[in-house]
Amino acid sequence: MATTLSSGAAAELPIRSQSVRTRRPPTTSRPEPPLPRSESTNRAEASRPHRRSSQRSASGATTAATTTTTTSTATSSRHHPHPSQQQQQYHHQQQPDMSAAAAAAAAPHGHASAGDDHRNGADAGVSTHRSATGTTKQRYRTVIPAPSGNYAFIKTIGQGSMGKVKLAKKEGTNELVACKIIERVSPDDGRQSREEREKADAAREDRNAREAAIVSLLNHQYICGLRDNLRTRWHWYMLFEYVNGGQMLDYIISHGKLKEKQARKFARQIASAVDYCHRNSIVHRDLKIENILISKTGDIKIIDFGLSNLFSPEEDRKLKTYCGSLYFAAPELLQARPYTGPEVDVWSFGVVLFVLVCGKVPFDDQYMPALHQKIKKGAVDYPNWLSSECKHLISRMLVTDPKQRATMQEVMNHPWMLKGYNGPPDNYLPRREPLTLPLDPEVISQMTGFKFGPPEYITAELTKRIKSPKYQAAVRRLEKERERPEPIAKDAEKKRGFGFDFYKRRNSVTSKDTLTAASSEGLSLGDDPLNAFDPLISIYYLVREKLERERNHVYIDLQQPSKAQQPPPSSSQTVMPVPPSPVIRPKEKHSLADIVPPQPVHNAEPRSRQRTRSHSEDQPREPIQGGLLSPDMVPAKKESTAAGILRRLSTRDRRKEPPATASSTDGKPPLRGSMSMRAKSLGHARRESIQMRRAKREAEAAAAQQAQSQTTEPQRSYQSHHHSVREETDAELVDSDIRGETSGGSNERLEPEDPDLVKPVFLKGIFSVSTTSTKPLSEIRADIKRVLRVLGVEFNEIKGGFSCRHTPSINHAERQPTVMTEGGNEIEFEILIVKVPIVSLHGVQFKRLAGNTWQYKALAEQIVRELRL
Ligand SMILES: Nc1ncnc2c1ncn2[C@@H]1O[C@H](COP(=O)(O)OP(=O)(O)OP(=O)(O)O)[C@@H](O)[C@H]1O
Repeated sequence: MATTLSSGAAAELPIRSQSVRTRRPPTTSRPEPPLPRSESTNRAEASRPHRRSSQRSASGATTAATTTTTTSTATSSRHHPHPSQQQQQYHHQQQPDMSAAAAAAAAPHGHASAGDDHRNGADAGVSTHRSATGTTKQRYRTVIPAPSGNYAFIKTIGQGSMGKVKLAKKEGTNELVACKIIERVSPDDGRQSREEREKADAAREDRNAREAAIVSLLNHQYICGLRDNLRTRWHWYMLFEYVNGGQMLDYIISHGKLKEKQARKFARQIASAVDYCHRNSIVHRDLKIENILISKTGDIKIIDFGLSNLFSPEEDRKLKTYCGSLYFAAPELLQARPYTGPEVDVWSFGVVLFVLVCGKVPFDDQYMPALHQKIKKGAVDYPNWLSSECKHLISRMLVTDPKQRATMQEVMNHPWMLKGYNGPPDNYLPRREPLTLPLDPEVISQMTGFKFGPPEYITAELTKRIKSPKYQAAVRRLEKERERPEPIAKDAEKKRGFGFDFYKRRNSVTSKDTLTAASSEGLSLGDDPLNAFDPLISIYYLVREKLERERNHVYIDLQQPSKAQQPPPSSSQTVMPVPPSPVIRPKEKHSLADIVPPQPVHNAEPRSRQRTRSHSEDQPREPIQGGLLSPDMVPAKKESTAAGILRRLSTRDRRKEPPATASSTDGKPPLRGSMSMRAKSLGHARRESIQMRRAKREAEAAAAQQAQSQTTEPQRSYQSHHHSVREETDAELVDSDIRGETSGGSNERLEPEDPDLVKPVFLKGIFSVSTTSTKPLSEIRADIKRVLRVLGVEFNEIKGGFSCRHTPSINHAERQPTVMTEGGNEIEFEILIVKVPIVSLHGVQFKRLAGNTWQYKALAEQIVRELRL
């Protein structure tokens, strides 16, 4: 829920740990009327508004001529006049946060209960159906007729405060999407007057439209992309690329805290995505560990732009909506101070980074006011095993005074971020030129969803900005910089915020002037005609780039191994980023990335492969403190490659195994126990040999990568694709080798495996295997059931695991309502048993579906501890 300050009163964030935003009040089942094609929108269609004017849908219904974007509420209201839409008019004000502020003012305080969400989720799927006898029946909607095709729901994969997220499959293909279902209209539950409801709905509609507009424009490999978008009378259906590697949170539960090297890889990707947003005048405002998913290639994807907004560098256009998740919220938000935008993301990013490297949040307290105080104070206890550079970076991000807080430039150029890389992360911003007149009317017509106003108004406003002395002066500065000889130009780029001389800054850290300049020097807000100069200008660029992509049928391969995982060839590349090398392919083939499971890809960085692992920063010097995670969960020395994972699993096995005097070697027929030991030894020998082969391949890969660094960008992308294919072939080979040799030798192998009881996991999926075991599947299942019963967790057996539900008990006598107890107590999650084919182990994987993140984390960790696999 978004909240605003009421006339100067000190606003406190509502007590809850979920994102603070409007949440639907309870609903009753509502039949969904037949879907009007006129409200269907998609990116492809949106790019061809003129041709669409008289198209006919398959059913023969005329497609509305003027519904061109995901968010043209004015148009769609003609078909389904919603009370809130009747009030909607174009807002000509320049304050970009106006709609959000209105939302805040109107937002109902309080979350619906988990039970409400279930009802809503069901309602979200309701449709009417005319039977053969002509009577109208109500039934759950199972198919979403999106403009790009019909998508059938498979199952619920997530639940946030805004509604359910369901996995859906495009009919006739294997393309999977994550469908976010958001209600548009609050039911009358008697708690609000009609006016209040309508006001809240209008505000929520603005936010949903803005989310859809923003995610449809962003094009970045570490941001979850919108595939399609459909608005019906009652719901928004946002179809996102399905990110199937799990949540970062589950990854942390699986691995405990991450080693700094692994955390750095993720942090660089987060920085890349966040900087890209900021340079496009977009602030996320809800960065938190739950909003970071991991793709099958092991890269991050940022989700949930539901609280994002445009920001402006102008002092008088600061944002005033105080939203986000409490644990991750910047102190100025708790104090209800107006803010520009990027600085609140830097704080949240600092909290995320702390969670990555420490496995817990930096500010925590069961008692809400105490938690507020801790955040406002910003005092962080850093574990002594954290490297001093990492500590320094986090401490620069968690500075309570936003003016003193590090900018994204400082973050990206911090020595901790650069370690092992040749430069700061690339933000993948396409190369841009300053805007000139005349403006493209097609671009203007697509600048919807932000309540900028009608096209004529947008044109007039943009023209005014482009002609303004400030913009023209910024353009002249840019031209001069570009004309200068390279070293001077680079220096100027630095001043413009592309580069950041961390050491210079650190050296001058005693200088008051430099310190107070920190926040503004990063983005050079308002000085750079190409970056975050003005929201209107940024959106013009984004829409123009989107139209170009659609026209040329060029897409970034969202699944391709990321270039930013590898150290950039030179820092100069980052000084003026070039567009990512696109994979050119016909539009309809875009979905193939989803059909074909992504190939295992090496994440290793060429430099670290070539050198000996000499520095010890990634190894904790002592066991985890604080007891949140069991020491077992701290991975042993970990490499980022599959080989590293294999080695780790193997090491763990060795530790568990008895000395090599086992009966497996004495020639006697093994008893049950010794048989299993023999199987383990065999598995060991096999794994050792796999490791050697892997190590050899790694060496080859390192050599190949060295050669690759001299190739051109398209070549590199081609080769990396090839490299992935080779990796999978190898993996398959190894797998069949194991099968051949161990068949009959392991009781684990002899056990018939019901495919419904276990889910195979691709190599990259090992990432989220929390615990692996050589125990037979039946034993693991029995163990899980035992532990769940002991802990009082309700469960159902489902395909591949267990669906679980738990309501943690709270001692109300002891304390006040806490973060943990807000917004409903119930936790829903799945425990999946996965099969790790190559090493022939089983792994247990957790997946949160609903409920409080930290309660879930604590419970999952307790289950893992009790399982002792
Ligand atoms: N593209 C995706 N692929 C896979 N899972 C997804 C995807 N998008 C969302 N999810 C799942 O659904 C959950 C809720 O999604 P999302 O955060 O967008 O909803 P929300 O209502 O905005 O949540 P919140 O209340 O936390 O802000 C996520 O935590 C994640 O588990």
